[in-house]
Amino acid sequence: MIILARFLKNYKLACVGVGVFMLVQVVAALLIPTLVASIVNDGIVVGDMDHVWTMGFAMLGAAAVSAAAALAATYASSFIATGVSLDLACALYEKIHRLPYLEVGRFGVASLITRCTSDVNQIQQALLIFIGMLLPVPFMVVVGMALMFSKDAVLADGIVGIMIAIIVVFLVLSRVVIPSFEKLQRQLDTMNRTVRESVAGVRIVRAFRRTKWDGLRMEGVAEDYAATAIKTNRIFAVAVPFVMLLFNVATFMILFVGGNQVAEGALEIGDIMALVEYAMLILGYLLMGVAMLVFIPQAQVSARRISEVLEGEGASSAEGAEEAGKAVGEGLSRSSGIDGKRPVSGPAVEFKGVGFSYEGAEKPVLENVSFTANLGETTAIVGATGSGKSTVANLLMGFLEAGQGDILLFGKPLGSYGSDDPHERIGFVPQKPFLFSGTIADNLRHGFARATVRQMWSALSTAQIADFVEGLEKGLDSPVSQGGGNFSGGQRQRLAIARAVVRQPDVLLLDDSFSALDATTDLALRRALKRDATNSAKIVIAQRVSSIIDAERIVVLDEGRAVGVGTHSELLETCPEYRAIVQSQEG
Ligand SMILES: Nc1ncnc2c1ncn2[C@@H]1O[C@H](COP(=O)(O)OP(=O)(O)OP(=O)(O)O)[C@@H](O)[C@H]1O
Repeated sequence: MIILARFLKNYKLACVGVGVFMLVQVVAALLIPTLVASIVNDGIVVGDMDHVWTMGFAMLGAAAVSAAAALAATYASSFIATGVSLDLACALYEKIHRLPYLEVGRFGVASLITRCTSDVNQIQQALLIFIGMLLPVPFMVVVGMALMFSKDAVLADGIVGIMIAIIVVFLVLSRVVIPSFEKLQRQLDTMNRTVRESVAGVRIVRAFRRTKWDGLRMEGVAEDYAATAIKTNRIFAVAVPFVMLLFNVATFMILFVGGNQVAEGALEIGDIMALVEYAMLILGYLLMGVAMLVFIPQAQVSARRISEVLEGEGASSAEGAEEAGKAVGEGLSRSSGIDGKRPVSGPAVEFKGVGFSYEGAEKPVLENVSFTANLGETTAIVGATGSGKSTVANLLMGFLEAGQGDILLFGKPLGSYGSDDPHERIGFVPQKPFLFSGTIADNLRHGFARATVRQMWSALSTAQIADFVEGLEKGLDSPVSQGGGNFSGGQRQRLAIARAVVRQPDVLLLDDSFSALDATTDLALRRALKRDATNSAKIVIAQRVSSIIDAERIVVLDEGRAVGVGTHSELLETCPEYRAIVQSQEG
């Protein structure tokens, strides 16, 4: 909940406004029964119609003031609740973009989505409840009880007793309900993950005729959620009538005890009416308040889940926003480089004795890996599946942090770049080429925000996909569906390559990006990259030797170790592991 205080700081004035409006609303609402008592006691009973009229108009005024104050308080509370939840959602969104690669895996995508949506929504609802229904309770109880005590101390004591009973009921209730709410939120995560998997893996499910299994799995998850929700609601089903009974006991007590006092002449008839109204207002507000109190722990759970992300590892949200804005707005360094000068030759990337282990893994994924990728050259990384090739790419991209050794980008350790984002100099094509929904042009602009149409066509041409895009009815404005699902694997790979090429990066990092291409396209693409990305250092991770045969330098990875570095012909002579790979692909 501390996290909320941080975000509420921006709404100080609105918070003060809400407090003032609430107080006015409560005082005006409590004035009405006082005026009613006066109408009855000093008007109707003694036949003074002038007093009845005067007090009647005063009642109207009090009702109008109470309504206006309630309206203003609701407006201000909605402003605060929606504002804070928007700020929270933005901060979460920015932070998720800065989260270390492994942290994203630790939270899980489904859980991060629930935290950005359902949890933020819980906070919004809780703020509305807190401001609208809990905040007026102390005002109402203090002012209302003062008025009650001024009329009849015995009856006021009785109402205090009923108030205590209501609070005790809800305190007991919350002990049972809070764990249920925590469970519900966890089950929502599971449901989210299951739906995601079901939808994403729909083709696999159909292909393996597992529709029934998938349906049963979904049903199981939904049933678990429903069972917890029903159990929670059952508790409320018992508690609410019990509290209503206490409510009616209060009315009975005032009418019975108050009636006797009227008969004895100790109380006036109008005072009974006022006392009943006060009691109903006080208990009504209290009931509403404590009933809503049980929803606050649910928000506490959500606040904790949000804090885990916001206060976890990674750059702060503000820093993140700044970085993200800079990268998108400025369209990346392109030909200027971080220092304003663009080198044309020499080492771009250096791995010096780099080692890395995934958390909990028995042995390191990379051990003492050293190689250099020069500008204007192609450096290839080959190796069997699982040999650590993508880990090299993830380390260079800063998604993972090396355990041992140094990774230098243009002579500077990656870690020392600070706010000079090293990503600005690298054009990355991931192993799974992810495209965003929008248009082809939108996706290319993810690579370089200010890319001109000519630059986009040029990048598409380098990536060997210009002819295909030209053939589409809307060309660059052709739609791309979520994840690029309306394109083939090879088309997605080439569009992802074009997105990286369009920024004319100093380092072009291609992680197994030719795997879905036929041999002719593979060759044409390699030639085009050599021609169009002349000055870049091209780092090509590949399984197929044919894709890297003409690289200036080939690094052979075997179980995380660089067992050979050289050209194709050199490695054929000196590196048995490389020879084995080549032979396996020839055969
Ligand atoms: N997030 C992770 N957590 C734990 N271990 C991982 C993780 N990612 C990869 N690994 C392990 O690290 C090793 C190297 O993985 P990596 O993806 O770098 O291999 P690769 O050479 O790129 O494989 P491929 O050619 O199949 O893509 C594998 O044994 C893999 O199981």
